Amino acid sequence: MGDILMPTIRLHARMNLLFASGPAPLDVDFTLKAGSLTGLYGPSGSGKTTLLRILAGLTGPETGIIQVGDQIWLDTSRRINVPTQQRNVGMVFQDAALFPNMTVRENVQYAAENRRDPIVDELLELAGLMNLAGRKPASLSGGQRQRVALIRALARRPRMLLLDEPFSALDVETREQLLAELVRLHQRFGTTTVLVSHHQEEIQRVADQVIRLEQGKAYLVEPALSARKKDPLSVHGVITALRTEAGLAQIQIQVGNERITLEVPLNTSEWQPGQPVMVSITSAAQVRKMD
Ligand SMILES: Nc1ncnc2c1ncn2[C@@H]1O[C@H](COP(=O)(O)OP(=O)(O)OP(=O)(O)O)[C@@H](O)[C@H]1O
Repeated sequence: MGDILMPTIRLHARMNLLFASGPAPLDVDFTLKAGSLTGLYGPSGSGKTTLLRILAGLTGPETGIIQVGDQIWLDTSRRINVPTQQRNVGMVFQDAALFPNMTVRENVQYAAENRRDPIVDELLELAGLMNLAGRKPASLSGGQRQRVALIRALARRPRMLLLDEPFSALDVETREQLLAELVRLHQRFGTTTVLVSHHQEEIQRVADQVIRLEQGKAYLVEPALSARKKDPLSVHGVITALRTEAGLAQIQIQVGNERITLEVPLNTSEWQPGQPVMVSITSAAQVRKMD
């Protein structure tokens, strides 16, 4: 498929909101790097959904600028407000909202620019949905429905992908699988993505950039990946699998959006999957990337 060059997105917005504690402005100013995955977390009612709605053009702030590459989507001082349909933004919410009368394939085709676009097959394949392509949404599990929603959002090759707690209604295991799939899809298409989640740890693991929103104010948080940038020999990670082979423990860890297997002399009984770790890579460790 033809890849499109992702633009850097700059957002500055100010909007008066009625928070649980009273009126206060949502006041944010940040940049989404081209092709990055930005994680957004914060307490309930801190303005996360409102922020996504502003980016999508579904809510208009009192003042603001949204610049996407060389396009201006919003500039309140010049009365520019590009409508949602023309922004080409992919969105996924907690509830997949698929077309119930269409099959999985038809749902994805409907979103693509044309039915025969090869991206449809590629996405169905990548998300492991080829064998469910002829099924209707009602016969799918919650996780499968969210997978369809995710690839449907990508089928139009959006300039930006906005994910509002897309996996929060799923059980932990399914959520982990879908997060890994999201990372894979993000690596394949490089769509500039914002992922909202209540799970800070999840966000830290997969995002290139992390923003914490509190009562309408955005704070840039050091993502796990930045540890690697500062010191290439030490990385934060989370153990995702453990096994012992030929006297060496194999630890699979998730670092940023990469899964890495380390072979280290280690007593595996002291460690558990899900455990956050700091790994210092010395000459004794072999490191290889997983597919
Ligand atoms: N158009 C609006 N005008 C005034 N206040 C609003 C408007 N839209 C939302 N709010 C208020 O702004 C606050 C933030 O809402 P928002 O839905 O963005 O939070 P959130 O962080 O996504 O919450 P949650 O995690 O519970 O989904 C809430 O108190 C909400 O009532």
